[in-house]
Amino acid sequence: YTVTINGSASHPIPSTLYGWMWEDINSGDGGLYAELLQNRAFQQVTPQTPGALYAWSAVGGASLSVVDSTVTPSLSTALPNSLRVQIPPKTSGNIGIANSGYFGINVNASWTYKGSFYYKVPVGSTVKGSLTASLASSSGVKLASASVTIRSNATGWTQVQFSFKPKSTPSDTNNVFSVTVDGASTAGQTIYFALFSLFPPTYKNRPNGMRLDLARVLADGQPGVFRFPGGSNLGQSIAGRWNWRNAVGPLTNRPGRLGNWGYINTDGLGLKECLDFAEDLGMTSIMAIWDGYAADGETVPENQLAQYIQEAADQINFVIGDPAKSEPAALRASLGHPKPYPIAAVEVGNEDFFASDTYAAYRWRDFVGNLSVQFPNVQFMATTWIDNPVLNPKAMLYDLHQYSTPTWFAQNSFQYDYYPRDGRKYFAGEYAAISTDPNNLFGSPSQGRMLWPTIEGGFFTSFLPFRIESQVRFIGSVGEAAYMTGLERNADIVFAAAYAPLLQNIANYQWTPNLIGFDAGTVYKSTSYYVQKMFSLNKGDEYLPSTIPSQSGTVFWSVTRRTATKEVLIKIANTNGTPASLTFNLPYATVHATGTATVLTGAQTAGNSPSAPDSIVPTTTKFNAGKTFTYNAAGWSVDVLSVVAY
Ligand SMILES: [NH3+][C@H]1C[C@H](O)[C@@H](O)[C@@H]1CO
Repeated sequence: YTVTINGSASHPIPSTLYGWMWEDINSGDGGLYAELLQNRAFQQVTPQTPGALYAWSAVGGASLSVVDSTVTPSLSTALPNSLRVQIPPKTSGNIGIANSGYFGINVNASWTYKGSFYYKVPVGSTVKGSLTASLASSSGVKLASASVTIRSNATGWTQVQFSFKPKSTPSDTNNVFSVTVDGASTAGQTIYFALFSLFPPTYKNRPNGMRLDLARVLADGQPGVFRFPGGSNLGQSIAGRWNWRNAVGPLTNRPGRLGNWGYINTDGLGLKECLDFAEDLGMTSIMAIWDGYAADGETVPENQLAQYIQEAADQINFVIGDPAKSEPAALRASLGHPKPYPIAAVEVGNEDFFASDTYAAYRWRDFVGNLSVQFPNVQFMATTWIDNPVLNPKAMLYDLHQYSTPTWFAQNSFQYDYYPRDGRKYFAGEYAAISTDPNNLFGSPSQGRMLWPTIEGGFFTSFLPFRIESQVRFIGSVGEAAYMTGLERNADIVFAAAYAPLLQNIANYQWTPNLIGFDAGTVYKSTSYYVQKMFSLNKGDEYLPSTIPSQSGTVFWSVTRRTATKEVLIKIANTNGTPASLTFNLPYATVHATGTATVLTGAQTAGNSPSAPDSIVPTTTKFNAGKTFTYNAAGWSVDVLSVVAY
């Protein structure tokens, strides 16, 4: 291959080109959100049922029941449920409750944990002794504890706050948190509890913040854009929609809701937590508003839409409004952020091509028609197919989702080359090589669905109870890289892009493949994560036209420039097993003799998985550069070359 590079840039590379999309799809509660206790406030459960106690168990024979305000006054309107603990008569030893966390609790002796819970006792209680919060290993080794004296006159909700540092770091995450009392001094008594919480240190020490290791992996990708809070998780039903008012302020104001992915969202990772995280990572936000259509098919009729348009206006005002003029903006200021947050676009719904008739007939029109008057500087993004239907007001931004086969990505890196240059811009808001069966992309693993991204192929059978050797597959980390060279070539109209979904709790997940896996104690970076990181760290700030790759070929490249460092950045995706020799002609008088290559490559069925998390990681090597140089790209490889030239 001979690639001649043009020295004058055709278009800028927007800082927002690469970034993360996040929705709670096995990824917020128990994942990026650092709260360690699952079902911490018994949100959205049915009182007096065993299911209401998920993640909790009795210690020492206590009898437990989740109760609501019909039994005892609630902690708050948003949190109507509490936990009734009845201590058996004539008992002794530790009695109380234990929480198993989100499939484990990561206990680290170098961390100080901060916890809290509420308790109260019935009038006339004669409880004595201490309330002890502790962490213990599954074998019962006590790792940390903190005690307070229980007060028999605490007949109203009383918050206990504590912190502790574990004495040691256990070898695994099978640990439990418990709150116990001394059986002898509380025998036959009843104690109520509500809203437990236990946090490890968080990213940038933000209260109610993000899990350190996951946040750092996301920060390492130097993302420029952050899409939240969905994705499908915007709402399974009208009543269960994502509602910003229920996701800001004190946890006692957050009722939680049944998310789209089959579990209850605490909404502890809420609107301000997302905006603060975006700010911490230098990301501009693409924020979704719920647009009157729920995944269960419920659609708000036009004559009832006003309250939801107002809700969206308030949500936008929370983000960018003037505290002196808007109550939601004043609320933002009161929560510690008087300045507006940066926002790239407000996305109207998610994948609304499922209900594009009402989207076009009135939902897009009424939401954007009203909101664009209130917020003339906000760009609204459509989530239907381009011009199908035609939208009024005209949509200038579209969020396009691409789930397909690895070969599709390699063969469609020219997708945006053919889009009209008419002022409209595109967000490749979700994309991933997801299956090898183009006719059944969302099927099961036995039908071709990928469990884990890999360089080229192979399910991560470590997830499966059986080996499926025959399922050697061509997956797309390299295909995705080929596609991304097209995003850079077309960054004059593609202003942002994100792989999806972002995070996967490997102990309990609803979708595969995902970019980054995790369990209670470890983060697993896929080969697709490394591709995202290699491209994002080397996106440069302007695109240099060069010899166009063959659209039907197997080797793809893009050339950008980082003007501040005078680096030419060449990205190569070799989407088959045959090594490729590329000769580059640079248009600069001075070109350093040596360049740096970051290479991700692996054998046909290699990849990363929890059992082999670092099988394939990027390696950095030097290569001989110069005005003209030849570089050999290994088979199945993504190569990012950097050379200073001017
Ligand atoms: N169904 C996919 C498309 C939707 O927008 C996301 O919630 C899902 C996974 O990323």
